[in-house]
Amino acid sequence: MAEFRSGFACFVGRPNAGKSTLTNALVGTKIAIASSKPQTTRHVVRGIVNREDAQLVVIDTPGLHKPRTLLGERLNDLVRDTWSEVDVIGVCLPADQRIGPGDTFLVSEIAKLPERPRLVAIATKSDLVGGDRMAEHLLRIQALEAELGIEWAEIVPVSAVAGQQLALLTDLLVGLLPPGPQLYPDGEISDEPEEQLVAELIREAALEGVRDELPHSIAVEIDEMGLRPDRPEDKPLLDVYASMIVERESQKGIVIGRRGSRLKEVGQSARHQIQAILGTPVYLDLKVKVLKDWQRDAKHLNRLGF
Ligand SMILES: Nc1nc2c(ncn2[C@@H]2O[C@H](COP(=O)(O)OP(=O)(O)OP(=O)(O)O)[C@@H](O)[C@H]2O)c(=O)[nH]1
Repeated sequence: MAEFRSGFACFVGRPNAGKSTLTNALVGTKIAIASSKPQTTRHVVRGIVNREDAQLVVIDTPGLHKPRTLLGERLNDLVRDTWSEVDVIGVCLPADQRIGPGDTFLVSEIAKLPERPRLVAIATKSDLVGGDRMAEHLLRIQALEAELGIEWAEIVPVSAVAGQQLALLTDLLVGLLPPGPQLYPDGEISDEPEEQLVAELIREAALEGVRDELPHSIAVEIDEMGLRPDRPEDKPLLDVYASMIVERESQKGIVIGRRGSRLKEVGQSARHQIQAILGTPVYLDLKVKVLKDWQRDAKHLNRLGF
């Protein structure tokens, strides 16, 4: 029998490259969230592929941005730390788009890591293009090796939407993991949601539509979260009390909107996202707080977990 393998992977790529859809297709949408984390990582687990011969843990990374504040710098450091800790990085390069500066920037940043994980180039959205275009795309991907001084362990076209080559991709990723035991024993995986993930989903919803006005100025803090006691087992309800934190009074108005209209929209959208990912109905209580210039203040950043 083949040796059991285990390890971490993350998917990177420009916005809209298909990372989330691919992750969901590989691990399923209802994610198993580990109640205890292995020592090896302090990052957010997005999902786990459990097989007889392997356990592949997919983790989340935020995108890399041009840093304008201390927060921006810390986020980028966090991304690089995450990249260095995983065994495999799947670089998503959508087949319906030309490889552009955004893609080469990302790959060249990965190339700079002192301890580089194995790299897999994933030509996503293969269902959107014909054979000729795909061939051209794959050649272009291969040319990045010489251009950027990297080596692809594999180059593979997939479609998460049409379900093409997903099993192959999982096999290839598993093949690049080191031999090792299950990182998350079955019994230790619970449905107890992680505050960090929920906070991130609320932040995403809050930024929807106001990215230009408040690019990085919103943080989210979970004040309290837990399954409501005394609910029947088949009707769980997750209570989430959260605060959105902005830097200035003037931003508070933007986030709350006319007569609270925006706050309501954000709450609804976040609630749907959390429900979709955790598979549990959610009661969400959202407040807005001003924490003056929090992005420039190390104490505030630490408190918010950056
Ligand atoms: N046709 C097709 N569309 C896809 C495929 N994968 C993703 N998409 C679509 O592409 C869009 C972006 O997909 P996401 O999975 O959200 O991309 P992402 O990389 O996570 O995007 P960000 O969160 O912005 O970084 C969505 O509209 C998806 O439905 C695919 O295999 N085929």
